[in-house]
Amino acid sequence: MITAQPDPPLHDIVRWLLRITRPVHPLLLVSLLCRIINLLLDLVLFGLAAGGVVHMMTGGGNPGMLAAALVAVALSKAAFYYFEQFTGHYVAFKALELLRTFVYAKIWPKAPAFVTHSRSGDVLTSLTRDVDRIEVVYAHTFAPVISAYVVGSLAILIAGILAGWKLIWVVGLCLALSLFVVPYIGARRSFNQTQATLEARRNLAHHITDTVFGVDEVIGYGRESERIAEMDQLGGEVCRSARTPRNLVAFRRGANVTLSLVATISVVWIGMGMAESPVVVAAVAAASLRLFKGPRGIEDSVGYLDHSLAAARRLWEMSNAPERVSDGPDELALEAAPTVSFQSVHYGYPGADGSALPDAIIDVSLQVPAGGHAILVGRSGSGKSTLIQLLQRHDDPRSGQVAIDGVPVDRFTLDSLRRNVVAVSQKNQLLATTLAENLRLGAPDATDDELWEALAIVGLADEVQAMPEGLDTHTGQNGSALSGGQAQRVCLARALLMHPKILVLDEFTANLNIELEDEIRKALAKWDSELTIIEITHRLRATAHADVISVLDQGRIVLSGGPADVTPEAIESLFHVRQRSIQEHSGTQATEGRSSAVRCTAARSIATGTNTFTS
Ligand SMILES: Nc1ncnc2c1ncn2[C@@H]1O[C@H](COP(=O)(O)OP(=O)(O)OP(=O)(O)O)[C@@H](O)[C@H]1O
Repeated sequence: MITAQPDPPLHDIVRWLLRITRPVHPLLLVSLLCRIINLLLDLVLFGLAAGGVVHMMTGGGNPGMLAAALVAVALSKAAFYYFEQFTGHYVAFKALELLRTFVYAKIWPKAPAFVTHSRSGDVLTSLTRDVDRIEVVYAHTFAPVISAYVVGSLAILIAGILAGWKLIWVVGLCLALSLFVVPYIGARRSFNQTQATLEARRNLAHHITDTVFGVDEVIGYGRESERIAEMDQLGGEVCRSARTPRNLVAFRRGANVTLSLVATISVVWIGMGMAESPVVVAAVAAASLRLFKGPRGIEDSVGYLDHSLAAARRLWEMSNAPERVSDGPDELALEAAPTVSFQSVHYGYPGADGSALPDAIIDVSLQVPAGGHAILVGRSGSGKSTLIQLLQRHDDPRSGQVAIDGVPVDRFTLDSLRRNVVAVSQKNQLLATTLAENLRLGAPDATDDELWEALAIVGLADEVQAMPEGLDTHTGQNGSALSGGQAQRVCLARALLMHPKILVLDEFTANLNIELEDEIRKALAKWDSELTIIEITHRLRATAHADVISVLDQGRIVLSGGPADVTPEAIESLFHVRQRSIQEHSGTQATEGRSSAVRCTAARSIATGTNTFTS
């Protein structure tokens, strides 16, 4: 059984991040060095300006020399600032690329199961916002924090040596408090609250994503006010949980400003008491005011860091979520239509905590002959789509085997398997681009003639020809510029262009009228004899076209056979009997034997020797 790894401690997550972004570290150091020089020049500039002005006011100095010195320092500072910003942003964007590529690469093999079992808002948020938050560490945290400590220590050391420790001891003390105490006040509380804020934001993002995707339903069922009220409530939770970290940020900012003022005033006070030269006092006072820019950078970064570490943990969880399926050793290369078989398959979906839910597929055995057309029918929730997902290896069965030409599907690489087993369902998405580009999604090299051929098979060629822009017609957001039936047929044509050897049709006729459905079936039958088709349908008349029909109920195959035996009437009568038996069962325990006998009799009367019936 696949189990999730336990969450590692924070330092392991940081080490994991550093490994991913290692290529940008040398440039990050260059950026840091430029920032340190820039900040030191900043202190020199302010000290020089204040000292120089006081020097001139007291009758000394040369204004021209002072101006030249200030311009030289300012230009050097600007140059280092430019290099710091350039390298810093390059590092940040490169880190963004590395992180996104890494996380996508980790998630890719887990799709589509991972996306199906996650909330869409989660995946979107983690892939975009969480990665952005980590990028902020590279852009706005690392260099400001390190440089604040380095520049602060260097400045105090140099000022102590040059101006005397007596003059700057209070500055040193205030700076030490600013660097080593203030940023860490309430840090743990702030970190925990930030995690709660991110969780609340995640719920909000999930709610908004659901509302946007389900906007028709929300409006159709008149649920706008409820959805807005729920969104307000979730927004309120975000605000409430974000309050503590914000208050702490405000407190730290206030503490730093106070400390910087105390430090500056102390220089003037002590300097005057010591009868120190006004030039030195002015220079040191101005420089010490600027010195507190560093701690302010740390204070901002601590806020970012909370978000970044919480985001890093979520990305770690996403990247390290267990892979439900992995590549097999062989490429699936089919020359002709294959057989497809399910042998005693049992399957249960994973629950939210990783444990298996009750079985959705129970002891299913089914043989689809090479080039055959199998039809799966059954009530909603009976397990039809789940069987198809096992064939495409969204997940593996708990027991039993799914095989193509007798070879278990887990022997094949996922790419080759999914290239050969192509599904068309009601849920297929059209991209917001032209018809031609949508059609070429799986077959980028298909010629226009091939596109028209596929469109003809699905009965769409005439309609597209009548469109003013033909193949260049824009399909709109998720096919909104097409009718439901047209969109469905574009999806079918797109699948045909991939020349699959196994075609899965999941309710592909749901939006089509009966005449059109018949035409497409005929064209499809003529199109490629080297094709095995598995179709899910609720339209029982479709069974007339099939080689094998299997009826599913509550995860089991309850009836299977050819069209002569498994007729629409037989299926309806079977469901009628089963429905009655369920009602009888819930009415009295004593009738159970009789109802199951009735079910078996009814089923056997319509089943041939090859049929299976599991009660
Ligand atoms: N991602 C999932 N997680 C948990 N349970 C699921 C998931 N998808 C389907 N199920 C459950 O598995 C069972 C079979 O679902 P499945 O989608 O295969 O039915 P179906 O016959 O294809 O239904 P329909 O005709 O409505 O598409 C149902 O009980 C359903 O609730």
